[in-house]
Amino acid sequence: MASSTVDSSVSDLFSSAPALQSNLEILSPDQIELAKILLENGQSHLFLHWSEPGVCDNEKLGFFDQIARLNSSYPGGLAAYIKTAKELLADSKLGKNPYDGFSPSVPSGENLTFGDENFIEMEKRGVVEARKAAFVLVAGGLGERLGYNGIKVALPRETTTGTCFLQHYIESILALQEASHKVASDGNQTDIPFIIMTSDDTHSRTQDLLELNSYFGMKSTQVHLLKQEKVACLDDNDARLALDSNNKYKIQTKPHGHGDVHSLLYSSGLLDKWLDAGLKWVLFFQDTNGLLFNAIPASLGVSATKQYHVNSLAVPRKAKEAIGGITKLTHADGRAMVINVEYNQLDPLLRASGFPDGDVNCETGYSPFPGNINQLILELGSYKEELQKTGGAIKEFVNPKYKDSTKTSFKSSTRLECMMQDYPKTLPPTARVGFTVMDIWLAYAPVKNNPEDAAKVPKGNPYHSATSGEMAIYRANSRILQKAGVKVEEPVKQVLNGQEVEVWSRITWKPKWGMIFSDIKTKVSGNCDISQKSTMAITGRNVFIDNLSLDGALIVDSIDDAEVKLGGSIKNNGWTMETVDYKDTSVPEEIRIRGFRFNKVEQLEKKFTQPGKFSLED
Ligand SMILES: O=c1ccn([C@@H]2O[C@H](COP(=O)(O)OP(=O)(O)O[C@H]3OC[C@@H](O)[C@H](O)[C@H]3O)[C@@H](O)[C@H]2O)c(=O)[nH]1
Ligand SMILES: [Mg+2]
Repeated sequence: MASSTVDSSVSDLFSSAPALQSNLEILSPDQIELAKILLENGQSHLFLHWSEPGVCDNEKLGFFDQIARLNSSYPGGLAAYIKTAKELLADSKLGKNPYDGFSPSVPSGENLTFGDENFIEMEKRGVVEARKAAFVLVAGGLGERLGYNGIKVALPRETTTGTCFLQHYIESILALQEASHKVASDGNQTDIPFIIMTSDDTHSRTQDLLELNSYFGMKSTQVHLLKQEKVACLDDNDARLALDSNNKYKIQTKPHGHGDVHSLLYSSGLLDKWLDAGLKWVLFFQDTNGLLFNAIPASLGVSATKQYHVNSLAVPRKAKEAIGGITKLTHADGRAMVINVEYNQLDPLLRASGFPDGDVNCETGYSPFPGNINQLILELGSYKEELQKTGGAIKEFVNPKYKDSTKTSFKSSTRLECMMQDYPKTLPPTARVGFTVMDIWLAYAPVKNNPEDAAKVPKGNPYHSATSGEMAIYRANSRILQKAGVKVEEPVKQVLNGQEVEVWSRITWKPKWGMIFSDIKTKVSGNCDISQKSTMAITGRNVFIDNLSLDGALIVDSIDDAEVKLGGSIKNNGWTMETVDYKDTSVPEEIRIRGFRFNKVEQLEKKFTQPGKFSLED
């Protein structure tokens, strides 16, 4: 009896899609189950164009392969995806404010000032904690705003040494690992795990970059790639899945956002392994912030001292800058949370809740809301506990572009998205959620905008371009050395690719030379000065700047067992900067997007390959 009821309802179901019904014989039982899920969730249109059995059968099987992937890679499967999509699309059509009932206010957090006593303390504490950390880089994004043809982590962080972002990140993690073991009391040598979330757009190129470069010195077993899947696109408010216009046996897909990192980590089983190994912190970061590791040790120190479950790193934010605002949201019913409000939502939220001017600067010249740089430090135990409840699912949103004010059809298909910084939204009120604000010059210089768009950024707002990203490295290093007592000459202003930037001395060093300020200070002594037109690249570890006067280019490499003193007066014609136009396709893309290249006229280049004590005269 029971089975015949099921059978008749199943055949009712399939009779709503006759073209599918006539093809059932070519499908496996699993595929028929998937077909049922689709039909039960209003997707019969997917089969309208199906041909009779025997025609395009491989394409039909391919269709179900894709459906199986879409179903298994989403928490709760396609049924859950479609259900949530219908709800969010209905809310969006009604113009429902996702922050309804909440009023925004400016939260208070930790403020760190580079180089003061507290900062130095926090950095030291952070180094101690680092051996209990795992790092997670989200690098599945295409970087559409930048428009670069390669993967973003392969771009040079700066072109003095040409070190790419990924190499710099790995060398920073290794330097932290080493520094942390040095201060560890138990003598345990653990490797800091490094996870990279990729997508179909970035996976193989990320893997190739690592393999071609022997993982930039990291053990290959220390690195894990987790690939995120795209999600199905939606054609209308009924959440009908969108077919590819070139292939009616294929669903259109788009990225689901960096929020996928949580469900991927959860299902990878890594969290349990890390807990067993005694780890305590998970640090998330994005693909192109060349200054990030200046901020890591101190903010990890803050997390440990304040026992934060969640610590978001922030910098002062300019109104309308494309970075989210950290906001305190208090609900009429008394609930409150401190959370990122994404840059496209902050202005409407403020206008709707008693701030008629919306997203504007206050008397400080900055938005009163700190800017989220999307570097999150999560405490592993509470993180794991939370993910056990949610499966790693993150609150999603939908952002359809409607054809007209009736909001009945879309200009192009849309999809659900999620962001990693929305993780705290499901946390209980007892969770310790905080944030740490640092100077922009020290902590944040992403490369997100192409030259043309960067040149159009409102005056005074950061460009977030390849040009500003590289200039920020020189500025930060120059300022750090200034703080350590070196007279680094003030910068000159220059317009590159239509953007006015400060050009400081081109100073770079490897992370192992100096990870935290107290280390850097031990590397600098006497009266030192560096002129604005100078270049200094230090790739060795035990290199000491002592009574050095530099006006030109100085490049120093050394093995760890060589102790090298950089002193005396060094003057040469140095490396000059030549402007390059971003439209000049005779120049490689990674250079022309910066608007300049170096002409290596003259330099003092020294390599120390033997153990011992040396100076520049050796
Ligand atoms: O599907 C995706 C999308 C993006 N990403 C990664 O997520 C990171 C951030 O992506 P984007 O650069 O597009 O992010 P956005 O610039 O739009 O905003 C992000 O950074 C700035 C913060 O202030 C914002 O709050 C944050 O959402 C990148 O590392 C990107 O590779 C994924 O890994 N998968
Ligand atoms: Mg984006």
